[in-house]
Amino acid sequence: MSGSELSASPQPDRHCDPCYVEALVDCPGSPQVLTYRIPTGHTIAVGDILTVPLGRQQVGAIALRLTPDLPRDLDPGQVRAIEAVASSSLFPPGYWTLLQTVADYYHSSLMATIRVVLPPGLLRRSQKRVKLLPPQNLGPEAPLSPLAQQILQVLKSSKTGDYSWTHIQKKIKGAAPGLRELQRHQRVAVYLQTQSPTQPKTRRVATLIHEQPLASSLTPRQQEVLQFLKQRGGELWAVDLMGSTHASPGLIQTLARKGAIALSDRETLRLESSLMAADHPQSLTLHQRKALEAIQSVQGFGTVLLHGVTGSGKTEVYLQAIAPILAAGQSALLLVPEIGLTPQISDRVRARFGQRVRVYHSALSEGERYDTWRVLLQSDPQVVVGTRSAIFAPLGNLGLIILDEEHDGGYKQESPAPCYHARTVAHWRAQLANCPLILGSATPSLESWHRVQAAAPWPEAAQPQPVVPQPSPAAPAGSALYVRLPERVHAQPLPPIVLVDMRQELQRGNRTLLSQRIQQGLAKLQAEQQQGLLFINRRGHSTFVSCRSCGYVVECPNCSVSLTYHHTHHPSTPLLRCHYCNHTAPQPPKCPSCGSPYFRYFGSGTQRVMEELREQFPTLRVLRFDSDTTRRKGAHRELLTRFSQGEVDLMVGTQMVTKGLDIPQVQFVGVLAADSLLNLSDFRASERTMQTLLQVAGRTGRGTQPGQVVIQTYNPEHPVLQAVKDYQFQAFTQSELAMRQALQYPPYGQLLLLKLSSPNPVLVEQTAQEMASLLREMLGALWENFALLGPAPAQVLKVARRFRWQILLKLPENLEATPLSTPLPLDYLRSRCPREVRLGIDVDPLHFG
Ligand SMILES: Nc1ncnc2c1ncn2[C@@H]1O[C@H](COP(=O)(O)OP(=O)(O)OP(=O)(O)O)[C@@H](O)[C@H]1O
Ligand SMILES: [Zn+2]
Ligand SMILES: [Zn+2]
Repeated sequence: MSGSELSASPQPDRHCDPCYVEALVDCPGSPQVLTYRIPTGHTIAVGDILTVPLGRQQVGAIALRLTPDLPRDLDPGQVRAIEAVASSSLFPPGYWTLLQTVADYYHSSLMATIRVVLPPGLLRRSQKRVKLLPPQNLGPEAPLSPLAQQILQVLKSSKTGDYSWTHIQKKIKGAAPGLRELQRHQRVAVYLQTQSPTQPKTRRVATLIHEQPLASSLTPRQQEVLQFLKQRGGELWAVDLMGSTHASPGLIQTLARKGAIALSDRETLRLESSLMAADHPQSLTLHQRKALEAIQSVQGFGTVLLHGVTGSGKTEVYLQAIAPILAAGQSALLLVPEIGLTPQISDRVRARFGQRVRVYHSALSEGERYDTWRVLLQSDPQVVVGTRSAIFAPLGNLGLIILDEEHDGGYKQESPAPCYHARTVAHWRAQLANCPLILGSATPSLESWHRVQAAAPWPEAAQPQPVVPQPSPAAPAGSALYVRLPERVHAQPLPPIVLVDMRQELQRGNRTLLSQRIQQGLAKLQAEQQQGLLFINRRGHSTFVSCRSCGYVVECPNCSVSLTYHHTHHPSTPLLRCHYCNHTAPQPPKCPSCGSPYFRYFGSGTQRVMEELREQFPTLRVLRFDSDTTRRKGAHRELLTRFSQGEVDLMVGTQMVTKGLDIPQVQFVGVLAADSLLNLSDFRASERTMQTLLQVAGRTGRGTQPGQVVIQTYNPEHPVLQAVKDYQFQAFTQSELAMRQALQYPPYGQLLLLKLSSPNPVLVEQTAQEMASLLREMLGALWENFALLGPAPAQVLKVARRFRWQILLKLPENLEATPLSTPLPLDYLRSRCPREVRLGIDVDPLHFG
C-alpha cells in the first residue's frame, strides 16, 4: 500500500487457507510488523484485532496484510500461530488505505497514526485465563501429578473457578506442564479474554405498563408521576423520572410493585445526548437553493467551496444537504474546528435529525470514545458532528463530508504526530468514499480559494463532469465547485465596521484600554436591552510582569518566555503561569532582583479587561469566555446558554467568541488590540487577521438591527484593516495570493518544517547544521527552486527544558493533498539524528513557533 494508490481496496479474501498474516504488534517500546500463521479454520480480515504470542506473552496486534507465502528468510517451522481474533469488523472498507496515506504523507508511522485515530485501549492486551471444567463422568479419574493438583487447588479457591494465567503462574512456579496436563484431561479450559477498556455501563429504565393497574389503586401522587411518564413517551431513565417529578426511589419502587411500571437495567452507551425540540427544514432563500443544487449536482467525489458571508445560512444548507443522504441510508460527517463549537452545532443537528446524531471529539472520555466507536460501526445512517479527529470516525457508508469554517487553524494537529490537517484528510476520505466534500466558510482559506479559482461560480459553471474516483489523491480539477451566498438570510446588511486610532485616544488623554467608541457602545447595552462581545487576542491577565525600578521580568525556569499573570477573582492568590509548559508560581511580593515591591503589568489579557470593565461599568453583567473559564466539561454549553438567555450583557473572550455564535440580540462587537493579530511573525498573519476580524464582526447585526463593530488599533492605515473595514475579502485575497505566488509560499509551494529539540543546546544546534547541509546537497539536486530556510532557533528557543531549532523547507510544487512526488530522505535524516535529539516533521505547517 502506498500513498499514491488511493482507491478503496475490495474486502480482503476471507478464505485464504492456509496462509499467513502480517500483523502490527504492540510490542513494548516500539510496535513491529511480524508474520504469524493463521491456524486452519480461522478466518481473518485486514483490520481485525488479534491476540498473538510474543515471547512468553500474549499481546494485541492488528492484521495488516494476508499473504499466502512466507518471506524467504523465514522458516515456516519458526512462525508462530495467532492465538485468537479478539474483535473483527472494526473498520469500514478503505479505512486502512486512509490511515496508510496519512502516515505516508505526514511522514509518520502507521502505528503513530493508529494511536492518534483509534480509541485508546482497543489494542490493549487480552488476558489468558484458565477455568475449571465440570467433572465428567467418564469412569475413574486419571491420577494427576502434584503440579496439576496444585493448579486445581488454586482454581478451586476462586469462587468462579477461574483465574488469570498470570495469577496462577505467580502462585505456582513452572506451572506450564501442569496446565498442559489438565488440558489433556479436560479438567480445565484455557481462554482469552479481551480486556474491554471499559465495562458496559447500565442504567435503570422505567417503562410504563398500566396506567390503571387492576390489582391495586394508585394515590394521586403516584398517578401524577405515571402521567408524566406517559407524556414523555412511556419510557424514561429512572433518575430522570425522579428528577423531573421529585419522586422518591420508594415511590418508583411502589409503582413497579403495583405493576404500573417495569424497572429494568439497560446497557447505556456513554453518548452525549440532550432533549431537543424538533425543528423543521426552513424554506430556502434563492441563494441557499442554488447552493444546495450545486452540492447535489456532484456525482461521486467532488469538492464544493461554499463561500457564504456570516449569517447567510450555511448551516441550513448543510442540514438540507445531509437529509437526503440519510434518507438514502448513508451517513454524513460534519466537522467544526473547535470543541467549543460542538454544543451549538450538535444541538442544531440533533433538532433536525434526532437520535441519529453522534458527537465525536478528543475530549470525550475513554469510555465515551469507545462507545461512540461501537455505535458508529453499526450500519445505520448517522450524522457525526465532531472536531478534527472525527474525520477518522469509522463510518462505513459515508455519503457526505462537510467542514464548517474550513479556513480555521483548529483543523491542524500540532502534536502528537502525525501533524495532519483534517481538510487534507477529508479530501482523501471523500475520494475513498466517492462522495462530495463541502468546505464552508465566510472567509475561505487561500488554499481552498486557489483550488477553485479556475472554476467559474455555479451555476454559470459547466455541468461538473461525472467524477470517477481518481488514482491520485489530488482533487481532479473538474470537480471543484465554487458557490457563493452573498447576503444574509433576511438580506440584513453586514454590520458597519469602524477603526479607532488608539494614538489619537492617547492624545486626547484616554489612558484606559477602552476607546471612547467602545465605552459608548457598552454604555448603551443595558439601556437598550442588547448584548455585546469584546474580543481580545490573549487570555490571562497581562502578557508579562516587570519590576518598576529595575525592569526585572519573571521568566519561566523551563522555557525562554516570560510568565503570564493570572488572577481569577479577588480573594484568590495571583499566579504567574507559563503558557508553554504550564509552570505555575505565586506572584512574588517583592522583585527577586532588587527587592522593590512595585510591579508593572504589560499587555491586556481577558482578566485585565474584566477588571477595567468592573471599574468603569460596575453594573454591567460581564461573562468571561476563554480557555481558562471553559476548562470544565460542559462549561462551553453552560456559559453560552447563560449568554443566549440574556443573563449577561457582555461576553469577553479570546478566539472562542469569534466563531459560530448566532444570537440576534448581539448588537455590539468590540476588538481591543487588532495589532496583536497583525504583528505575528508569520506569513499567514494577514490572512488570519482578515479571517478573525470578519468572523467576529459577523456575530452582530443578525437580528433586525444593523449592529456595530469597533476595532481598536495603533495602525488604522494597515491594508488588511482597510480591507476588513470595507469587507473587501475578494480583493484582499487576490493581492495576498499574488504575494504568495511571488514568494512561493502555499498554496503555490509546499512547506515542510523539521523540528529538532534536545536538552543539550550545543548538540541540537550542531545536528540542525548538519542536517541542513545534508538536505541542501540532496534536495538541491532534485529541485531548481527548492529553498531551505535556516536552520534557526525556534521563536521560543527553550520549552520545557528542551532547546529547539528548526529547518524550513520550501518545495516548489503545489503539493497540497498530494504526497510528495519525490520522496524526501527523511528516514536517512532520522538515522543520522543523535539519540539525545528529537526530530519532528510537520508537513504543511501552520505554526512556526
Ligand atoms: N432559509 C432560511 N429562512 C429563515 N431563516 C434562516 C434560513 N436559513 C438560515 N436561517 C437562520 O439564519 C441564521 C443564520 O444562519 P447560520 O447560522 O446558518 O449562518 P452561517 O452562514 O452559518 O453563519 P456564520 O458563518 O456566521 O456562523 C440562523 O438563525 C438560521 O436559523
Ligand atoms: Zn527590581
Ligand atoms: Zn514554561
